[in-house]
Amino acid sequence: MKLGRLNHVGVATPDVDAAAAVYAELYGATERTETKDFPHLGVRVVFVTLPNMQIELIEPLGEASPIHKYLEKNPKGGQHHMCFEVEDIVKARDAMIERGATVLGTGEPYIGAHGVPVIFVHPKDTGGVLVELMQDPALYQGEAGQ
Ligand SMILES: CC[C@H](C(=O)O)C(=O)SCCNC(=O)CCNC(=O)[C@H](O)C(C)(C)COP(=O)(O)OP(=O)(O)OC[C@H]1O[C@@H](n2cnc3c(N)ncnc32)[C@H](O)[C@@H]1OP(=O)(O)O
Ligand SMILES: [Co+2]
Repeated sequence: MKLGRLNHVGVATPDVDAAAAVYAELYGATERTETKDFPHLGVRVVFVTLPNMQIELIEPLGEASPIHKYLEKNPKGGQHHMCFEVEDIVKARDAMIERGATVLGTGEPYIGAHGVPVIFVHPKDTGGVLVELMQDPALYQGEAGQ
């Protein structure tokens, strides 16, 4: 398993629409998605689309959200994770475990905001960076994950 394309950088924020306005007004990054809630993941998301990747702005939905805990420590928000595409998410998960990394949650890939399966690798394994691995959408057959 090796990393593919950088898909997005996750940025935690208390308000996704206010954060999207900053990227538009300060940096001219005006192309964005509608605000969308993912209650089962505990997040509200806006994607700001750039030529080579996206910025995933993430706001907590509820106190059980991983973003809620992050904002308790970093109230103004901050860079939260990097997400890389992989050719096969199940093989990538197995490789992470084989290589001694901690795959978060149940370890089973689940459907993320792009409609393809994802896993997360604990930040302690990557020098303090939370890493999301995402099934390459172009190669997704629809049978992995939940
Ligand atoms: C809509 C889905 C979307 C997508 O792209 O499809 C998303 O990306 S949603 C993103 C939100 N979801 C997740 O983050 C899921 C995975 N995250 C987790 O399981 C937890 O947040 C976890 C395990 C990273 C942290 O949870 P924990 O309860 O252990 O929190 P602590 O505050 O106790 O942290 C322990 C330890 O880790 C450091 N930490 C926490 N978050 C991060 C981070 N984002 N980046 C780097 N480091 C992080 C924290 O500072 C603690 O360090 P320590 O040295 O032990 O004090
Ligand atoms: Co993400």
